[in-house]
Amino acid sequence: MKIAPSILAADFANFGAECEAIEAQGADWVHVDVMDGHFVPNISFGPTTCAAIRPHIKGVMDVHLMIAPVDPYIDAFANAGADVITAHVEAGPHIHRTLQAIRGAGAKAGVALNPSTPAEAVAHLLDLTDLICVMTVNPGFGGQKFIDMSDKIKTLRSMIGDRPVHIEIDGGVDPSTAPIVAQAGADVLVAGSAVFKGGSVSDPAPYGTNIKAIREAAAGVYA
Ligand SMILES: O=C(CO)[C@@H](O)[C@H](O)COP(=O)(O)O
Ligand SMILES: [Fe+2]
Repeated sequence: MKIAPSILAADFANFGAECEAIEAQGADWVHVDVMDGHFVPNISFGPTTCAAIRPHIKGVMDVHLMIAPVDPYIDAFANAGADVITAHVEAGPHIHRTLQAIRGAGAKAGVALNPSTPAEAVAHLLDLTDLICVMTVNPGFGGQKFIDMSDKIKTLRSMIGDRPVHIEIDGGVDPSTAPIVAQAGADVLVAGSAVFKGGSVSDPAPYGTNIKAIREAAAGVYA
């Protein structure tokens, strides 16, 4: 199970140090939420910020684009060093083209599904995608309540078959919800508030404790 802390819950004045701290505390990937105030009702940051934090991330930079349109910005995020670029299926009429363009730019291609979007929306995209992000909140904000998407996750896992496609869960993941999505077939867990709570750059140990708690809960180990 990969744990991908979302820096939306980090100290925005200290992104570089926050990325280094979560990796040192056991994060597998760093999840970067890009919001445009149009596709979602919130604005976070863009490719310039991604490029600035890239040297502070040793592992995978997982960029979740909550923007519309997506296509004009793919090269900018790839050039900023994104390893995974995820676009929402709801963000435009040509997600097939978008996924081709992401791979064409040299990144892994992810496709995200809002809670109201059925698994079948990606049925014709399975060979074009490296990751399916199942939103367990309506995108736009951290710290929201988990919406159970277990049936969708199970359907996707069966649709994927033996293809090398990750199922990532995003929104409201904590030690109480991680077992639900792990059981259903997820293999990447994004967590913002549940990772960053109680810690800081000057006191990063709680990040490690929080990551471990999510990982152990997902593995069915209850302390
Ligand atoms: O993409 C999003 C929200 O739109 C997420 O990545 C959140 O940032 C996760 O935050 P928590 O729900 O874990 O606090
Ligand atoms: Fe996200």
